[in-house]
Amino acid sequence: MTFKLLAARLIMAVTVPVILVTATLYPIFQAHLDARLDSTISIANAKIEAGERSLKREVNASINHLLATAEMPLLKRYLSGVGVARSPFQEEMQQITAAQLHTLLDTLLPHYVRYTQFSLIDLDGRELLRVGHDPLAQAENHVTAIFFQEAMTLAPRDLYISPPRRHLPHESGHTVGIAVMDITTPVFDTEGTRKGVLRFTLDWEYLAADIEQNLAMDAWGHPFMVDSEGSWLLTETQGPLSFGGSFATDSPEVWEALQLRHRGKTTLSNRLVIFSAYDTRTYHYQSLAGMVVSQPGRDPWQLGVIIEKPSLGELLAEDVTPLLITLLLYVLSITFGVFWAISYHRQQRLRHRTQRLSHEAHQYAHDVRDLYENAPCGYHSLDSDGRVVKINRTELNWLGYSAAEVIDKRLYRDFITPETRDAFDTAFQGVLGPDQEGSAECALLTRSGERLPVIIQATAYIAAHGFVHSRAMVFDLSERKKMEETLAQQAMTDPLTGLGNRRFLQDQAAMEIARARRSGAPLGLIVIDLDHFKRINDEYGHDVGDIVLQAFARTAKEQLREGDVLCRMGGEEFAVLLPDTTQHQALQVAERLRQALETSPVEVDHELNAGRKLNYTASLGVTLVMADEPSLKPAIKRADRGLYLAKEQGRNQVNWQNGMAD
Ligand SMILES: Nc1nc2c(ncn2[C@@H]2O[C@H](COP(=O)(O)OP(=O)(O)OP(=O)(O)O)[C@@H](O)[C@H]2O)c(=O)[nH]1
Repeated sequence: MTFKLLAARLIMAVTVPVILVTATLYPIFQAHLDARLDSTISIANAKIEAGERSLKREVNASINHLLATAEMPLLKRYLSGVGVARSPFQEEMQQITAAQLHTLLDTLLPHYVRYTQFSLIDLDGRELLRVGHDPLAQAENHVTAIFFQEAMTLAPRDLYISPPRRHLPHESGHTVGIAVMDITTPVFDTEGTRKGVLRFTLDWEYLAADIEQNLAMDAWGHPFMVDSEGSWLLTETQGPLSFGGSFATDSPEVWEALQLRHRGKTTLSNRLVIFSAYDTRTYHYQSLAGMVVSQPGRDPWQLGVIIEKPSLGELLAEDVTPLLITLLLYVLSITFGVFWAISYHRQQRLRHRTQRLSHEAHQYAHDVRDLYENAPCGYHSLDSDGRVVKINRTELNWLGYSAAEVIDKRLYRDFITPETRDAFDTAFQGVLGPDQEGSAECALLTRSGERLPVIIQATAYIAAHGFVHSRAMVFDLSERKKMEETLAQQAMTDPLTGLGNRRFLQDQAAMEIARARRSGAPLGLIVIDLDHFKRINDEYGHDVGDIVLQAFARTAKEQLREGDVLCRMGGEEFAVLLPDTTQHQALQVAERLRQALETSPVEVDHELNAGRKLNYTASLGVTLVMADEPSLKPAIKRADRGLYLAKEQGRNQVNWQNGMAD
């Protein structure tokens, strides 16, 4: 359980800092990435613009050359001789002019790398003149060519620009075909008569080289240039497309994006396409050109670059410092988290342990309090005045008071019965004195008026400044007293008959004698002895003898008053104390007893006595206890003498003995 908790906290300690650090750093890196992207876009736009400018500049210069050439008097003079009947002289002059023109153009060509060919075409599409890198090429008829047909409809200074095209290798065996584009303008003779078309063929790869160089942005930039039909216009050799290939098929998603706008940028998953339209027809050239036309459906071109969006990895790879700082932050935050988790876990364990100990301490305190409050003995503490400052529930229950009624309100000695109060006071003085302890056996007076015998054992609680209070244990003695009483009772009772024994008789006699002395009332005494009891034992057995003795006790009690004291003196001899009884009355009681015994045979289960009861009798000596006699002894002596005489005289009779006679 504890390990699981620690593991959960550790996971949290790692996860939370990682989330926090990531949440903090992510916007920073994102902003950094956005800035990098913005700067990349700016650079790309600048490069696209530079590419456009470069292309425009080159084409522009070529147009100016074309128009200037078309305006050359030498050319016009040459054209004036074309298509007209000439004299031999004029023919010679025409050939000289043609040679001069050819020489001029031939001289011009090597100075401008971008040109591959100059050609002058007559109204029938035949080449009048051609200067170029492929001098062996045979003259062509261009009457069906678009550039020828378009140029033939143009006014002076208007011009036609063809889309770049692959210049096919000539049959002569030149196998290298290069990409070229044509710019053409109509030409007129000195009279202003249309005489044909002047065409400059430009090396497209030379024109586009700048674009490729400008847009190849390190490793992540991929330049492109396509016409409005999706034809690839670049001559790169590394890419999947060669000049004239279908970009629309090769990169359909980029092509689709290019269809929507002429300028701007589009995001394709992790790539960014930045592009701009280039329209040869609508550019305002710094030239004297009039209208510019081109092949229908091929303009505008799209010039742009595809770049990989910068990634966080690239960014961090460029500069490891942020990466190191980030890692440091993660390590620090995770370390802090783990440290927190472990210390928190320890704290929790400590807290649980403290709570458990506190709980145990509370439980212990509760147990101690419970033991104090509900102990089988009373506990109390008294201040030096004897006032109750503390008392347990057991003792309060004995007394019948509540704590509120007793504590700080009552003196403990008020709960002690007056008879035992001295003993308590003495013991309490002992606690306050040098012995610092005391004990007393006293009785508590309860609220309901009952007396509760107790023994109080107390000691003093002494602090540095002296006596604080007493500490007393109070034991209930009522059970013990009852037990003592029972034992005392048993000590004075004859177990066979349940009558008091000789000791009991002496105790009772002392009281009755004292009372008789106080009251002056006569006190009678009868001593009874069963007749021939030995014979009963002998004949019927000891058990029957016991039964007879018990029957005697019952019969005798029936004949006596409540205050009379019947005791067994021993063996088959009994005595009766008769308080407040005169001689006459005593003799009457004795006689009544004798008769009752004589007429109360005992039912015994014995073979000798089958179906019959056992008769028995007793002899009785009677006397009065004299007022001046200190004990019962003399009276018993007299009664015994009377008994002896009764036996002597035949038994089953009463004999009176007068005390005065002694
Ligand atoms: N069964 C029984 N017999 C007892 C008990 N105590 C004394 N005895 C008997 O009582 C008899 C007393 O006999 P004796 O003193 O000779 O007197 P007696 O036989 O009564 O003769 P008299 O007194 O002269 O009439 C003895 O045999 C005792 O053993 C007792 O608790 N139970």
